[in-house]
Amino acid sequence: MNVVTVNHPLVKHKIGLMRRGDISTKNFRELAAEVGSLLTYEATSDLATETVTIEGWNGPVEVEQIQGKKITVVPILRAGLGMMDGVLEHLPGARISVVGVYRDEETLKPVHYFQKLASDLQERIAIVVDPMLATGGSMIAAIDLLKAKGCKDIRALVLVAAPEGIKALGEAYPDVTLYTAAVDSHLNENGYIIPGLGDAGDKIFGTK
Ligand SMILES: O=P(O)(O)OC[C@H]1O[C@H](OP(=O)(O)OP(=O)(O)O)[C@H](O)[C@@H]1O
Ligand SMILES: O=c1cc[nH]c(=O)[nH]1
Ligand SMILES: [Mg+2]
Repeated sequence: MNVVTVNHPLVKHKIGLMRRGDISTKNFRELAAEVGSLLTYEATSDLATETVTIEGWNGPVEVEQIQGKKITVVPILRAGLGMMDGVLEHLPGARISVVGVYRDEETLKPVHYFQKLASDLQERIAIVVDPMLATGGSMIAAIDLLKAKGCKDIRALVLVAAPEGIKALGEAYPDVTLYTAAVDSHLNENGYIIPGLGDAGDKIFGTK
């Protein structure tokens, strides 16, 4: 699997801010969207463009536009919603495919509870967003659904990835590209990423 760690100074700085133990809900939420925006910039850097002629201020002019534009953004509920505003800044017309998956606290296995997917997934690029790739189970469960609908170009965007999750996702779906702001050390005995961000869903939604 292709793993792109986005090492831009803005990304590193913002992830550093997110690691503060005393961060407020407001700041965590804002930063999740901002890093989501920066990851999207990177994850769309290979989109094909085509040259078209438009009517400019001084007559016809050749400009480039993105070819096709068939994209679906796939937030994994809940925490993936926290990155959505940033992702949609760059892809305002993208279709949204919502997938609900939570991780069982005891078994750490993903539990799928909701899906509402865009049409024509076999023709769309899917950008799956979730702040945390821990064991990888939730991301794999979401991609299982997209693959079952024939989706061929899948990009996963996460804020923090654990080596364990990268390995699992790469074994399940070697053709997926993972964009992450950080690759952390390991998972603890409760399946939390160390040093990580803590429980991203709770921090974004202000729950505990
Ligand atoms: O890689 P995994 O081991 O599957 O863990 C990562 C998942 O855990 C978190 O969701 P959580 O289950 O806390 O649900 P929430 O977003 O509703 O809080 C996170 O947002 C990922 O979806
Ligand atoms: O570290 C982790 C692991 C799973 N889910 C989270 O929100 N954080
Ligand atoms: Mg959570």
